[in-house]
Amino acid sequence: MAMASPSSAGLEGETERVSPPKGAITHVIFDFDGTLIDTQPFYTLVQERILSRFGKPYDPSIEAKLMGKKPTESARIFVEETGLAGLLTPEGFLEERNAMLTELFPSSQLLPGEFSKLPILGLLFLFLIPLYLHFGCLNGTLALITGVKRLVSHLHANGIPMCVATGTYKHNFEVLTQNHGETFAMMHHVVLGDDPEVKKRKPAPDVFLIALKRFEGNVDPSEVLVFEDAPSGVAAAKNAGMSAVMLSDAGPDASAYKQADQVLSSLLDFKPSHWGLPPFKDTVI
Ligand SMILES: O=P(O)(O)OC[C@H](O)CO
Ligand SMILES: [Mg+2]
Repeated sequence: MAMASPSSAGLEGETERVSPPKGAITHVIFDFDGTLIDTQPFYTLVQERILSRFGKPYDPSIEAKLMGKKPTESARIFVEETGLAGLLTPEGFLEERNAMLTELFPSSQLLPGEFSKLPILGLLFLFLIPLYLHFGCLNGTLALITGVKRLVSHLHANGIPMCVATGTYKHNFEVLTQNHGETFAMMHHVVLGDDPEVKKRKPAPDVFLIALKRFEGNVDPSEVLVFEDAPSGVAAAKNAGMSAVMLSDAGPDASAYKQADQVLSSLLDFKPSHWGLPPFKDTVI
């Protein structure tokens, strides 16, 4: 598929337009970390703290080297690359990092900053609500909640089965979602990184194919739309024969853009009707 560069976006925040697929999308699979919830700020904070304890500087370029790796492998790379070798073992680093993350994870927020608009909402209300009431110029209700919460609620209300397919392990998933029970209760199921059936991590298709199998009935991969933030996740979805929307504002490598069917800077730019899904009935302000 021909790719448009981010700078030639047709719509704001969208790097490529798609035509609705021939076979309608009937099921949706969400990646978790970086798509529904973002743990990267927590990892950055914790790793900065550990390094500063040893008087070492934090270089953000380390994060790309850790992406998609198993915890034990990423700990080994981190200790070696940051000069902690001899001061802290990979196991010691993991233990310290996990303890700090467990403290921070319950404060996770759904993406993309579901309440990011709140500071300006008051001002907008002053102008928009009287207009709305007077002219009835907006079709339907106003969406105060955006992003993940809006999309998941919308698909659930329209009977589109959804699930989560993630490399995140059970313990972390439970801590990260403990304050988002309502949203995750709308998922038909969740396939976790330490699920015994998942033999190979993304970019292998395993986690998506197992997620597919756990939906009711016989669902064809071509009927599934996957939301992913990582190049390896997009590759996994394509390897599973599914369509993939990549959520990325960080400009990852070009190969990831080539594989994704659509690249959006966030879920705020997602239009269900592009994929033959029921359109939103509310209007985001
Ligand atoms: O992006 P996810 O949901 O597959 O999660 C990846 C994990 O955070 C990394 O192990
Ligand atoms: Mg992810």
